[in-house]
Amino acid sequence: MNIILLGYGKMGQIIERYALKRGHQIFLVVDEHNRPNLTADDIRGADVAIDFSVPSAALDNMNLCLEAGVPIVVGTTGWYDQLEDVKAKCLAFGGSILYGSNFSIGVNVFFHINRMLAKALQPYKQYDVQVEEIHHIHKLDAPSGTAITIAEGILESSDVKTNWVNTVVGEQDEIIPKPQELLIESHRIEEVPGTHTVLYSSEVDQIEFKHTAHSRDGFALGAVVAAEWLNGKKGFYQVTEIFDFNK
Ligand SMILES: NC(=O)C1=CN([C@@H]2O[C@H](COP(=O)(O)OP(=O)(O)OC[C@H]3O[C@@H](n4cnc5c(N)ncnc54)[C@H](OP(=O)(O)O)[C@@H]3O)[C@@H](O)[C@H]2O)C=CC1
Ligand SMILES: O=C(O)C1=N[C@H](C(=O)O)C[C@H](O)C1
Repeated sequence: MNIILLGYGKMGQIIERYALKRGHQIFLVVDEHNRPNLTADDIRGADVAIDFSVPSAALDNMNLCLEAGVPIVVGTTGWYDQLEDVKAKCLAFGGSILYGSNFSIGVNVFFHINRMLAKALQPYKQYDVQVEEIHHIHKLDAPSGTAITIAEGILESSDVKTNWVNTVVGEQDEIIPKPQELLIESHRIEEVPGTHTVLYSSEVDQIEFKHTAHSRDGFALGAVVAAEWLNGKKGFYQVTEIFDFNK
């Protein structure tokens, strides 16, 4: 496939490596510098775009790809409050968008088990639940997209928690969540690639369910596999749809 890389930072560069390894070509690399002059004509003819840019650019990048008829895989997080609008636009245009807060196999298995765990513990009100995420200090959004997906998986089967709230430790006053609020605690530490933990605590014990990324390679390979999966499809998809264990 001919691939456009929208964003050529930490992720874009690793994605390039995996794309070439899997026999694809890089059609165009876009970063903050050449993005302002980019038009739909410049990207027509590519098979797919892969966006790992910045939250403020993701929407414009998706719009450009819809206009040009280029399918797009979106790994960028921090725009999910616009999800329904983007979905409607994608379907109206007859375009192809696949998005995901996390493309690694490990985290997608984690999402699956997280929902099962939440269901299993639902009758046992003595457990309170909390989500923690740790990322590098350069991260622009909080909470992480992955933590939001985890929180949504818990909220699906909880009849106690109604919504999530977020606190970034060290950056703001500590939040004491109300009983119906699911706390997502964010930590920004050095160069941590991404660690997510779900904690269920009762008076007598604690269950910890944790995923630690050792590098960004799992995210990058997953994004290329997602682009291969999207090839030839029309519609609005989530990365979860790629995995058989979700069927
Ligand atoms: N879904 C997943 O599995 C994962 C998602 N992510 C998400 O991916 C995103 C990128 O992460 P990361 O690579 O670490 O970030 P970086 O900051 O390392 O890279 C961001 C890149 O985007 C470029 N950029 C800025 N503005 C634009 C624009 N308007 N159009 C295109 N590119 C632009 C920057 O250009 P310049 O260098 O010129 O400023 C830079 O190359 C984040 O939102 C992160 O949360 C990260 C890992 C995994
Ligand atoms: O910004 C990052 O680095 C990451 N972002 C994604 C997120 O917001 O969940 C995925 C991964 O945890 C790394």
